[in-house]
Amino acid sequence: MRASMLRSIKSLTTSPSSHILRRGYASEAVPERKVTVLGAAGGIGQPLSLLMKLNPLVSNLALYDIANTPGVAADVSHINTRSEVVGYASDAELGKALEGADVVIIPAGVPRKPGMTRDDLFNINAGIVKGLCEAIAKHCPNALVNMISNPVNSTVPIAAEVFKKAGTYDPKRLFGVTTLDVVRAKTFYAGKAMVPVAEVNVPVVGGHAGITILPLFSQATPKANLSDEVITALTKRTQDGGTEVVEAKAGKGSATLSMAYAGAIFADACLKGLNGVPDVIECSFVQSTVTELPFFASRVRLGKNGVEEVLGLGPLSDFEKEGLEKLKPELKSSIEKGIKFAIQ
Ligand SMILES: NC(=O)C1=CN([C@@H]2O[C@H](COP(=O)(O)OP(=O)(O)OC[C@H]3O[C@@H](n4cnc5c(N)ncnc54)[C@H](O)[C@@H]3O)[C@@H](O)[C@H]2O)C=CC1
Ligand SMILES: O=C([O-])CC(=O)C(=O)O
Repeated sequence: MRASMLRSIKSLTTSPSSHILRRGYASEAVPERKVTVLGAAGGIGQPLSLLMKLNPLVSNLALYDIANTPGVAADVSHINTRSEVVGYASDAELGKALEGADVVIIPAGVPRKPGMTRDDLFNINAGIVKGLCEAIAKHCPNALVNMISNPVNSTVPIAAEVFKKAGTYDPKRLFGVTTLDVVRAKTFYAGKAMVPVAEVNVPVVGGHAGITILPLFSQATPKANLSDEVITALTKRTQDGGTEVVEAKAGKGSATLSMAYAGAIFADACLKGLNGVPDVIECSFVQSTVTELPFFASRVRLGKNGVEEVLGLGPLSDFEKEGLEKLKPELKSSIEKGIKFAIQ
């Protein structure tokens, strides 16, 4: 969580007059914002719900899952921060969970086990995401949708097709969450460049699976003089970051805690954009004309309507240019697979 967010949280929760601050904060400075988490009782959903409960920009937090929601909602609801928490536990309650949502975060679906690719999750997760997006189109068609469920390279195109079919598609409001790739690239770069990690910025473009994840270390700041070998190794580690965690968890799932952190950063950026904070920029997998592919992750400026501007790639090194051409066939086929599934 960023320092400013932590400072706000600290002032809300530890000041002796925190109730006064909270009232003033809610009514004067910050608009009401409802955030809904779909899959809230899962490995990502639980810590993500916690982090959203700590976010002072949230006034209503709706936690939906098909299993174990009441316990998670009761637990999170006792935290003395601004938002009201309500849990929704069954299909019949999904509409209420979504009604009035400004941001919907979707970490619903199965995670990988060792030996699987993200695409191996398609058969189960495509159907889950389709159903949830149909409900979003019906109950909160204007919400910003943060898609975490894998394979993101296909689930985002699925969501787009579902929204098109319902007549609610607005490309400015649909985001594949690739923030974890950026979080990893920053961490790994800081370790090699020997610079303070909090100061590091690295754009990560392309998609969210294997070689489709393309960190642009040539644009990393603070600048460092890293050898080609180190850049190659950093790129590979970023691309394989998810697999590194899947293998370490040895059958007990994939990244949950670092993903919850990344999801909270991205949702916070969406809320800031909605609230009119200027110059909010994050990488995300969105509808795009940056390349010939219909969806592509790059830096995106967030605003009151979601995507305000999809930023270009900037100057690439020869290594990155090569990586960009290599990733296109795989990313294209994952996008097409999603579209085909949704329109059948
Ligand atoms: N975009 C990214 O960078 C990342 C994406 N992921 C993906 O996030 C997804 C979730 O991962 P975990 O939380 O570890 O899995 P998990 O299995 O721990 O939790 C998933 C939750 O979704 C719920 N769920 C299933 N069907 C549902 C439905 N129709 N409606 C509402 N909830 C439903 C389950 O009950 C469960 O609580 C996976 O697809 C995983 O691959 C994971 C890490 C990073
Ligand atoms: O690797 C996985 O299956 C989960 C994921 O997307 C990540 O950790 O980046």
